[in-house]
Amino acid sequence: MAWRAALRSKAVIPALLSCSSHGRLCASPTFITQRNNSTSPKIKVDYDQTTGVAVMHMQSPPVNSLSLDFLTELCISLEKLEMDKGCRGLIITSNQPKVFSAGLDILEMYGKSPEHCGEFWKVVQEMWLKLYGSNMVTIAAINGSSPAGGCLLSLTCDYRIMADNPLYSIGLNETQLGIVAPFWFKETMVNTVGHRNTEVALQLGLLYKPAEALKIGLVDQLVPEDQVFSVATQTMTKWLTIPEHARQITKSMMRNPTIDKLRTNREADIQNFVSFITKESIQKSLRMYMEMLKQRKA
Ligand SMILES: CCCCC/C=C\CCCC/C=C/C(=O)SCCNC(=O)CCNC(=O)[C@H](O)C(C)(C)COP(=O)(O)OP(=O)(O)OC[C@H]1O[C@@H](n2cnc3c(N)ncnc32)[C@H](O)[C@@H]1OP(=O)(O)O
Repeated sequence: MAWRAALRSKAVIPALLSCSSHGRLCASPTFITQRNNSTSPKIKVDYDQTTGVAVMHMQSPPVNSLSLDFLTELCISLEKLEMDKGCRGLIITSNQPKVFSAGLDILEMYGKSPEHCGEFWKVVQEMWLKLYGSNMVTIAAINGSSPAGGCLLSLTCDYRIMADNPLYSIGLNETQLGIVAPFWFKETMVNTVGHRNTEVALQLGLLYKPAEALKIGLVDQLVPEDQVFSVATQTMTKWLTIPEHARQITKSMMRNPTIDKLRTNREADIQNFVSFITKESIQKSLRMYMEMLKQRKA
């Protein structure tokens, strides 16, 4: 398809892909294997025109990590759906077993140039701006673990349904990697679970089991694993009965103060991210975290 070719050539959404120079170079990776950049789609969108509901299946093995290519594809799909006035609802789910999304792709932040980090952060911002500000009803059908950026992705949605499986966890665990959730991650969480829950969760980098996540309101509903998608579909039908305009204005009223704060500070936020993430000490923390992930597997 034409848009996929454009995606590969990075000719689409130029605003996403341009970035100013930031001066410093990150340390080179010494041990991490770069995965092949697959050209197969990382997201499959099924859009049912009769119901006006689209389903976005994340299908980027092994763990749906949010890489630059993944996020660019996500943004393009979102833009297309948002522009289609017949599309009123979006369900986001995973086609990968046991994982909704492992969050931001650490390999996009480790051993990369400041220019690359800036380009990456811009598309992370874009994904958040598009989803948190979407006119569609958005539902996260969380059928696996969802740490950090994966949790953020689900927090941008209007409603979260999670598989009731104690093997799964969800939360903003950034501090455990030695990094800091930026203000708009933090505010999205505050807007969902309140100030005190967010403060504890973020300082400790807590990952919650589904039952705990439900208790603090990080997810809205737990259901047996095999019912996550059907319950999401039923919930969507209910949400779509509310008069569209009234619901959309209400959503904007709730979310715009946070959205506007990022919109007006995008470049500063990118500079902030780049100077933080390229620090030697932060690069070291990321390396140790990746090593820990590999050791845990061995
Ligand atoms: C002061 C102002 C500050 C301003 C801003 C500054 C800072 C920046 C903030 C950045 C915000 C960052 C957000 C993030 O999202 S960071 C990513 C955090 N993610 C995680 O911690 C999740 C790590 N992964 C896991 O816990 C597990 O992989 C799992 C998702 C629970 C799945 O477990 P399992 O099924 O057992 O899979 P494996 O652990 O074996 O993983 C398979 C392979 O995938 C690799 N992997 C996993 N996660 C990631 C990731 N996020 N990015 C890249 N790669 C990942 C893993 O290493 C395995 O690779 P291998 O097969 O090559 O060994």
